This record gives sequence, C-alpha cells and structure tokens, in this order.
Amino acid sequence: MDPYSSEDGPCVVCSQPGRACAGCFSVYYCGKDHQLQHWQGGHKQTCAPYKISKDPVLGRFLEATQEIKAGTFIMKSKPLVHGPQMSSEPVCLSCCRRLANEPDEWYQCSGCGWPLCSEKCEAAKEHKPECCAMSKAGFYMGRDCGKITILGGLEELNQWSWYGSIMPIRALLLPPKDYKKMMTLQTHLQEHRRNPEFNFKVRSVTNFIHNTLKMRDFQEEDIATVLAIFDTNAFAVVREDLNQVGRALYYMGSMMAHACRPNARLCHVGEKFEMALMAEQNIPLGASINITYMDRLNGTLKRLTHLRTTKYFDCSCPRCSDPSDMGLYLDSFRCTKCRGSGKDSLLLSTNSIKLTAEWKCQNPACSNTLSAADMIRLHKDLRNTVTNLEDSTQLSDHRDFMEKQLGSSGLLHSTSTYILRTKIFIIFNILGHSSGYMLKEMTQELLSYKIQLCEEMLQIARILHPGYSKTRAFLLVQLQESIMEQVYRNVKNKCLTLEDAQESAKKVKAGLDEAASILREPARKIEMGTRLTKFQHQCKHLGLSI
Ligand SMILES: C[S@@+](CC[C@H](N)C(=O)[O-])C[C@H]1O[C@@H](n2cnc3c(N)ncnc32)[C@H](O)[C@@H]1O
Repeated sequence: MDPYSSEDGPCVVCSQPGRACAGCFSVYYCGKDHQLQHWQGGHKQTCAPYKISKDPVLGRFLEATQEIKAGTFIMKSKPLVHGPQMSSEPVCLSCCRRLANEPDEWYQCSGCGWPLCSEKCEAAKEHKPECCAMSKAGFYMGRDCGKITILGGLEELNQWSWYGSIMPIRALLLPPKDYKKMMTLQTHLQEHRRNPEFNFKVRSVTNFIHNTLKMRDFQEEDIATVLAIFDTNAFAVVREDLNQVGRALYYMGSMMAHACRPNARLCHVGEKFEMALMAEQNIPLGASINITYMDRLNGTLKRLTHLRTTKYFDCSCPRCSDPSDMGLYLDSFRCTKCRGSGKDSLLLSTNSIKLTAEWKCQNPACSNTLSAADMIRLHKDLRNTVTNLEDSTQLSDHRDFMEKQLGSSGLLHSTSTYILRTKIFIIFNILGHSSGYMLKEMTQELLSYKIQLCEEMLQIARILHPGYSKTRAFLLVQLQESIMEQVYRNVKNKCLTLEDAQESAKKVKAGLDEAASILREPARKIEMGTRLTKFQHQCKHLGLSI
C-alpha cells in the first residue's frame, strides 16, 4: 500500500470509506473510534514492522520486527523540525522554496522583514518561532540589509549566522515534549567540538541568537548541542519538483544505522518535508533497517573517510570489509609494474577497513606496493580532475578522460569509481539532457553509446543498488527512452519490421513499468505518468499496439 495515496479504502472495522493507518498504511479507518478499537484488538502488535533496539557497535538502530518485503513502505513521518540549510541560497523561510532571482520581487514579512514567498507563507506556522523572536528583539531586516546579506554580499560568517540560525532557533523553541525528544538524539558533541569549522558555526549562530535577537536564555552549549544533533542526524531535502531546498530532522529517521549497501531508502514526500521509508530489498525479521549516509558509487577509502570525519564511526559493514568492494575494485589502480607483462593486475588494500593499510599488487609474482598516503594523494588528484570535468557538458572531454585513463599508460580500470562516475555524468547530464545532445539530436552512434552506457551501469546497479533503488529506476528510464528513440528511428527508416518494433516496445513498456513501481513518490509518479503517456503516443504514431 502506498503512504502517499490520499485514496480512501474500506474501514477494516465497518467497511465504510476510510483513510490509511499512518503507522503501516496497510489498513483503513473511517475515524478515531474504529482506529482505537482495532488498535486495542491487536493492531498495536502488528502495526509498525520495526522497533528501536541497541547494539554495542551501532548504538540505537531500527530492528525489523517482521519480515519486510522489498518495495514496502515501512513508515511515514513528519519532521521534528525543519528549515533552511546551514548556508542557504535565498529561500522562503516558511516553505523553503527558492526565491525569485530578483530581490525586488520578494515578499517581505511584515513582522521581521525576512523575504518570503507570499502573505500565505507569512501566516504559516513554520515561520512563527523566529518571526516572534525577531519582533520581540525589535529586529527588522531592511530590504537592503536582506538583499546584501542573503545574496552573499557579506562573508561566510553572516550567511551562516542568518540562514543557519533559523533551524536552531526553531529547535530551541520547540514545545518542551518535542525538545526533550530531540535532545535524546545522538550528538557526538565532543567529536564535533574538535572540528574548528563546527566551532566557528557555533560562534556565528550564537552571535546571531545572543546579540542580534537578544535571546540570552540559551547557552552556547545548548546551541552547540542542537547543531551537533543536526550534523549527526538531519537530512538535506532538495525537492526540484517543488523548488524546495532545506533540511529536516526526524526522530525515527535519526535511529537508522548506515550501511554501504543498505536495505532501505528515505524519500521526501510532502510539501512540509514529510518523509517515507521504503524497503529497497527484502528485510529479514531481526535485521537492522539501514540506509546509506552517502553515495554508493564512492570507493571504500572515500566512504570510510567521510563517515569517520562527519559521523564519527568506522564502518565495518560487509562491503567495507571486502577488499574487492563487491568485485568492483572501485578504489583500485592498475599495477604499473605488471603493465606490459601481459597481465594487467590491480592494487588491493591489505586491510580494507584500515585507512592506513598498504596497497599491494594482487599478482603474487609482483612485489609492487603503494603506501596509504600515496594512494590517498592519487585519489585526491583524480577526484579533483573528475569534479572539474563535471563543469563541462562537452562529451569529448569526458570520453577523452576515460580513454586516457583506460589506455595503456592510464591508472584506471573499467569499474574504477572515476570511470563509473564519468559514465553516470554522461548518462544523466549530457546525452539526452544538454544542448546539442538532446534525444532527437543525437547521432545513431551516440544513441547506441548511451544505450551501452545505461546497460553497463545497470549491471553495476545490480550489485550496488539492487531492488527498489532510485538509481536503478532512473537508469531504467534513461535506457528505455533511448531504446524507444532507436526503435522510432528504425521504423521510420524502414530498418525494423513492425513485429520487431512491437517486441522492443513491449520490453520498453516493461522497463518503464518497473521504474514506475519503484518511483512512487508523488512528484515521481507524475513524472513517470508523463513519460508513459509520451511512450504511448510514440507507439500510436508508429502503429504499434501496446
Ligand atoms: C543518525 S545516528 C543513528 C542512531 C544512533 N545510533 C543513536 O544511537 O542515536 C548516526 C550515528 O549512529 C552510529 N552509526 C550509524 N551507523 C553505524 C554503523 N554502520 N556502524 C557504527 N556506527 C554507526 C554513528 O555513531 C553515527 O554517527
């Protein structure tokens, strides 16, 4: 059952139209009475398929209390607190939608002077805490002051202390019950305090709260704790469909452990930053329901470093413990000593969960080794190169990079993290997406190239993103649309019989249907509906019946 669905269903008690249970989405109630009756009659034991458990390594985590099938929605939850990101582009404080490019078009809150979308956003309860605090302190943001500060005319300190202070203020002013709940979340405050950037952030937010808003009841330590809670537990929310950019903290969402190949994923579903959790894979009874805190295409070195420096733990999940990184060797370089001997070998970590471990050629006859420091330096250089390349949508820049690196004097192999990242960039940012390379504009060669890249990346996704993962669905969409374009051209050019076209179109439909079954967030549902309609038009145009 679908937690986004507003459709009614028959009440489990009386069969009258009802709304879905907010805990499990699998039964409907016509109203509170029948909900209570059913709850007391046993639904309490079967509703949520998880509980909070404790583990010496993970700390608190969500444990499955029943088998959960892939594709199931496990929970839906409202944020405890949400608001703009720490260092934000200009957004409405109320709904976190990006503001118009022209500051003159911004609506100014009559209470505090902050730019918002509209009168409606001024009246919304989201904006009340900081607006009341500012009015009380006699603070009013003049239009020019807002323009200069928000558009980044001042240095970082101000950007942080202004936008970055909004969510902490809301958190500090939460009703006591919610505040208490929030304060039970993991802080890693001591570890955060060793980070100069964190302390700088604390000082600038405290400065705004104490000196500008004159809210001196909150000690710097309270503010630091709130910021540490956000850094450890909050999720960035970017909803391109709603033009929203922000951050949200969920209580249950904060209980989920990380895994580098997780069994669940979080989706943002409502306009008010509600989230839903979907099982990507089948989750056995008693297992930890986990999500990933970072992009799965990263190799072990990057994952371990990121998790250690931002979430303060050393990941030892099965993927990190496997020196081959699930057979993909994402971090490995080709051995420069074996090169030319006819045996192209890779360097492997001698202990994959230890960042200081030496790297050694996998060929037993070769003695080549590389220190961890050299390995990290090489990775840093390559990461910078690929990041810079991503400024370009010239296909040749990316193909040249791959050709050079995969050639006889290059360091990379076909499933290196940098090669895969480049392929993903080409699929999602160049071919079919940027000027000169739109689907209709692509040559046959480029269309076949895109199809080949999608197929290759779907093979990788089978390993890193199995089941109901967004990456798998997005790749399926890119592949099917490219295949359909090819079918379309071949039928028009009479290179394909209608029977064969019919066969291919059926496969395309199956691929799109699979993607739609994965992407069930409201925005994606609309997007998939549009894609399916376009596909049906194409079929109709070609005289195919699907
Ligand atoms: C969002 S919180 C998760 C809930 C937390 N365990 C608790 O007790 O509140 C993130 C923190 O959980 C711990 N954690 C999450 N996944 C982990 C893992 N795979 N291994 C070790 N610690 C993990 C780390 O301390 C991390 O900073």
